[in-house]
Amino acid sequence: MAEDSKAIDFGGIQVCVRARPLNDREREGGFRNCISFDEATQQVVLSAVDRNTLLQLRGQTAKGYAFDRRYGPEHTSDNIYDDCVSHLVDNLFKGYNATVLAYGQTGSGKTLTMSGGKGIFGNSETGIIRRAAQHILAHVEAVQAKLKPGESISVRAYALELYNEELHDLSGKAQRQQGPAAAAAGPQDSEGGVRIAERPVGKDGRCIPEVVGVTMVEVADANSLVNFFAECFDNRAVAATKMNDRSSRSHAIYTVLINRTLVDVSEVGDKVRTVRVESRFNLVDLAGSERVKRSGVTGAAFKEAVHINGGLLALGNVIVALSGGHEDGPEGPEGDKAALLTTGGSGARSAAKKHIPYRDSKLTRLLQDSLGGSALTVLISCISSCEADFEETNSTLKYANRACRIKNSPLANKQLLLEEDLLPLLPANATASGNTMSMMQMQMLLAEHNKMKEAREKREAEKKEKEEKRMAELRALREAETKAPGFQRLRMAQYDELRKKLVSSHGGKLVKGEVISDDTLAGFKKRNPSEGEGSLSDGGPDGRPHYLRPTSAGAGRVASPVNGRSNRPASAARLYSNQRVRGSNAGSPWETPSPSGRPPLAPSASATTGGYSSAAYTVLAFNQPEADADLQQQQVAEAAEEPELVPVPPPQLLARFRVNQNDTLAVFRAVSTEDFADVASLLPPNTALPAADKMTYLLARLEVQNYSSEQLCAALDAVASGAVSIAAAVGPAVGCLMATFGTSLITDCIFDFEDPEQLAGVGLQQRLELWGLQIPHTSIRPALAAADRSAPAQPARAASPSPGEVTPRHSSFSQPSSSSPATGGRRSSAHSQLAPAGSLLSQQHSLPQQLQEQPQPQENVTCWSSADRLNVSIGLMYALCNLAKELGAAAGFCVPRPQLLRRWLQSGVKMKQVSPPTKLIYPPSAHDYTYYKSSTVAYFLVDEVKESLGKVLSMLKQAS
Ligand SMILES: Nc1ncnc2c1ncn2[C@@H]1O[C@H](COP(=O)(O)OP(=O)(O)OP(=O)(O)O)[C@@H](O)[C@H]1O
Repeated sequence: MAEDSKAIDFGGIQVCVRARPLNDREREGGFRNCISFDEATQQVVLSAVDRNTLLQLRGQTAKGYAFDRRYGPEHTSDNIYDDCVSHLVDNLFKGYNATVLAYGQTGSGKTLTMSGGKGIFGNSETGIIRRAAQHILAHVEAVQAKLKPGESISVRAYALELYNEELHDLSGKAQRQQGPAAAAAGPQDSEGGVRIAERPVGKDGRCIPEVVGVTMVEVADANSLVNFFAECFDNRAVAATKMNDRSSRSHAIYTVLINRTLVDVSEVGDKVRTVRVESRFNLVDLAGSERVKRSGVTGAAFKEAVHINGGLLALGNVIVALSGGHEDGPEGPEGDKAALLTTGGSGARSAAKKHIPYRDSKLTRLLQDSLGGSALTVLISCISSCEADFEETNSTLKYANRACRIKNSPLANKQLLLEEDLLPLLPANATASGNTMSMMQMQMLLAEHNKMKEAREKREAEKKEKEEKRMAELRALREAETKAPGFQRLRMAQYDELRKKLVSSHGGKLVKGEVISDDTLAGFKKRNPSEGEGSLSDGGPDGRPHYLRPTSAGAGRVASPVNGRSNRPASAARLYSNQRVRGSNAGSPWETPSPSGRPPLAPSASATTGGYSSAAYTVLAFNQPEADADLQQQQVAEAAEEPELVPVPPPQLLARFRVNQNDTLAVFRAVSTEDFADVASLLPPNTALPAADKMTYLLARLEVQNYSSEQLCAALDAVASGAVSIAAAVGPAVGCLMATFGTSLITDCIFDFEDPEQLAGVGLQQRLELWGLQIPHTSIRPALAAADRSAPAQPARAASPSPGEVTPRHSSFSQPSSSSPATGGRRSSAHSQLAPAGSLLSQQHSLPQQLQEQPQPQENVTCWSSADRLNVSIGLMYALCNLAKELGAAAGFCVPRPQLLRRWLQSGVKMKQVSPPTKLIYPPSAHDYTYYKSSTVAYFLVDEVKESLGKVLSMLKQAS
């Protein structure tokens, strides 16, 4: 009981239970105790003592509710303060808002706990409010003793009550004029100017309800604060009822406001910062719920009870809504869910799913920031141990239990007031006498600054060293691969010649799936001994023959090998693609790409080549229909001695998955800031855009048309030339993910939030942002009966086209538009340059016949199962994390659809929510604005996600 070993979870509301002993009246009435604590399970146990209570527990003899902290008759408010409240005071001074909320049925001990007094056994207790006031002021004194020039701290307080759904100032002066008596006299006198207003907080203008028109007093010491609250306490509406001789008839809120100005030397940039830190501490003593039959109230007191119960009912509904009760309903039957915090039993309404009904009462509006908001909240649930209160106690425990599941997102209220350069400030201020800093103080600042600077420089040097080491390893790996047997370098001319020969040896066309014999390749090698360094017959690193096709063109423009036109700026997004041919694989749905480990990092555009000046794309196709053939990483060599060959990054196979027999994962990279043009249009002017080569699209395509390599090359030529979309060229995709690496967009543009603690030390360059992840509900099933007939039986959802047949080209991905779900509405520049597929296809004379076909009507639209969609999303995430790792990203952010986030979490993917408020800089006219505006921003550590996804994937593998 009252153990203190448990770490405080700042994310969740902390709930403790305090059980009061039986009072004299109850003991004399022969009532029994129905509450006990089970230390082993940390439960508060409610035991049935007779038939009636047995019925209330639906036949169970006892029911346990687990709580971190439980307090019995032997404990006092001091214990609760030390265990649960004192840490809140410490955090107030860091800018966090905090709330202590006591609730429970009438006569259960809320007022004793909060305000102190004499307990049933005659012992006096100091209430939490007095302890908090003393603690806060002691802290203030300590701060005052260390104030630097320019710093200040002030404490103000007010108290109010919510009586009959009207707000009243509890301070002496106001109360004399506006007390409950005045309120009872009629609505025209009510409230006395005290009302709730919305106050914008944080940088994003988020509003929280706040009380205005209340008398605030400035307090200088603990005594004046304690006295002020004591006076307010006396002004509170109380009355004797059958349940409590001094029953509070209103909800009371005692508030302390702390306002601090801090001068600090910032770690980065030789700056002196002046910061305002504000916090609010609410100490709430609610009126108790009561059954009017038992409390025996009539007249005005009856009206009070109705209002008290009404407010508590609204509070109960907020707790249920926040704790997700309507979705998973762990509390059993609906009747249980509707059990009231109030005990009237007349049906707590179900709150609508995503809607939190804060506005249903003034009480819930006042507590909005404390329940599901940004405050640190402690809920003290007061219960009676008496069997006569069994039903109320059960109800209170149920709600307390639910409240444990409420997650707040504590956020410090800090505002930068001034930022000055430290160094110019020093000499100027040093010479000036008077109000400015003393020489000694400035030296202290400077020393502090230098210390932090040193630490920063050390960190940066370590990071640099690590990065250099990593790059050296990658270079070595790359070199080793270049020297490996089978590595080939082909000039464009060589490639064309090889292709011609291969085609002619196959009667004019390459037959899909046909193995090109080693002899053919060897023959070519023999006739062209000077061509290439490696032996063509050696095959690739996988030991199999393969095509390797670097394309080249003049610097600055990319020529289409199909039509020779230079019709796309070199800066446009490049395409790398891996395709796996039909008839392969029996592996898991998702696999890591290469048995030899991760592929080497593609050379950075700027670091290695100064830009991919002429390489439009690389197509790598394995022309061997071998079962379970692993798709291999292929490296295109950088041929220094062959100037016309421009090195291209290797196509990166990021992950492999299988729903039907074909699979492909294509990766696009944007390579210059130009590629962010349409993203830039969404951002405020002068926003710094991410460095080149940082934006990546991953497209999962599960129904790639079964082209021959030649056809695929031609198709991708068409894509590179801007004639058709990738989807039109290679078939409908079923998944798409867009990510930006090492981006400043995360903090500067898209979201704005306090960095979560877990990300301390993860710099912007190590972050990735997941912009859009989309797995559509439906997929286009090839409308080819013949294919279905000839193909082996496939799951209905994933039939694949047969050779030479046409796959319909309309899909959610095949017609890129500003509302493309694939990119969350932000089109890539590659896409934005694409003309509608149908209109341009006919102009591509050299396109394979398949691409020249008119799109087929969407006859067979197949729904993906949600399990498939989840698998694809998990696979894409896994692929992304592999790539992210290669690019040095350590953490990522995303705005996943809530359902998807939930399912990821259920799958064991470790993601956390970013503390609100998040500011989304995204114009209201933009696609899905409302969705993004109200969405959860999640963050994750790449390693963690990789690890957890790895486990999920291996489970999928086993399952398959
Ligand atoms: N833990 C406890 N130990 C001893 N006495 C207690 C305890 N809790 C409450 N009491 C006594 O029970 C009585 C009712 O307590 P209190 O007024 O604090 O209840 P309450 O929940 O605030 O009721 P209401 O909602 O009606 O205002 C008081 O006489 C109080 O001293």
